[in-house]
Amino acid sequence: MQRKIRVGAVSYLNTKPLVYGFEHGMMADSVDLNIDFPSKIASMLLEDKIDVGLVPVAIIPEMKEHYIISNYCISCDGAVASVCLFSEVPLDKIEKILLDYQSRTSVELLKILIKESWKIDPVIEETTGEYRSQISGTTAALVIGDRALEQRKVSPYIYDLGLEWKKFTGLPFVFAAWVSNKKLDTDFIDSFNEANSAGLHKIETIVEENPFSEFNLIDYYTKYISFELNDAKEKALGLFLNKISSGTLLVN
Ligand SMILES: C=C(O[C@@H]1C=C(C(=O)O)C=C[C@H]1O)C(=O)O
Repeated sequence: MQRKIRVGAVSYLNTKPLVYGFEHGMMADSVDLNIDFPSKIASMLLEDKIDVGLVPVAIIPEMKEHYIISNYCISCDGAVASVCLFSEVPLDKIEKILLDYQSRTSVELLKILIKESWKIDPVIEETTGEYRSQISGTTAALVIGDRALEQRKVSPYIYDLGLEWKKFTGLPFVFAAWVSNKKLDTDFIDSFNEANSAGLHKIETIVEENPFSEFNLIDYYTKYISFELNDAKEKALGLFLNKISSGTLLVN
């Protein structure tokens, strides 16, 4: 028997529609599903601990070999709600920004916006564990995922990175895509896409199965997060990858 394909997916609520099929028995004989936060899934794909992952697109330039295997992704066209810079002061008063250790893509997106759009010059600091309690005074922080939906209730200034990118480029934005580090069989890919789409017709069930009081999940899945990888999103992805791999950030 062929071994199972090792699949990694993000543990946040935004991924639930895409993994619904797998979590409800689809491809159980051919897929071994691992769930973790995005930067962890990214390392797993880079270290070949998984064969395919819903990974932060920012790691694509680091991969020796990569294939975007699916028409589904985690993206937005305008505000995304769950990727934001949170602050107690407005942008021009921010002196330090803490990055989110769980993110790879949004960290790079934030750096682009800081340099090319907002033109501010804060100190940037990495984090490794809980850091949201340090958002105070002129110290702001990038927070992604479910924790960002919670933080919306706490911080007075919220800069939504999906919206800021749209204002800057006029384009949608792709945060994560299904990427494999080796060629996978087309039959597998077809079934994989089918399993991905299963949950997209089950949004109300998914919301019922995942009670969350901090944000309206129907709105989140239908007005903020978008799941289809279309031409405009591919164009946006190309522009983003070009910006992070061409060194423009260093030159400007
Ligand atoms: C929209 C989001 O996109 C996520 C952001 C990622 C990143 O910044 O590396 C990776 C995966 C996505 O799930 C979110 O989690 O809120």
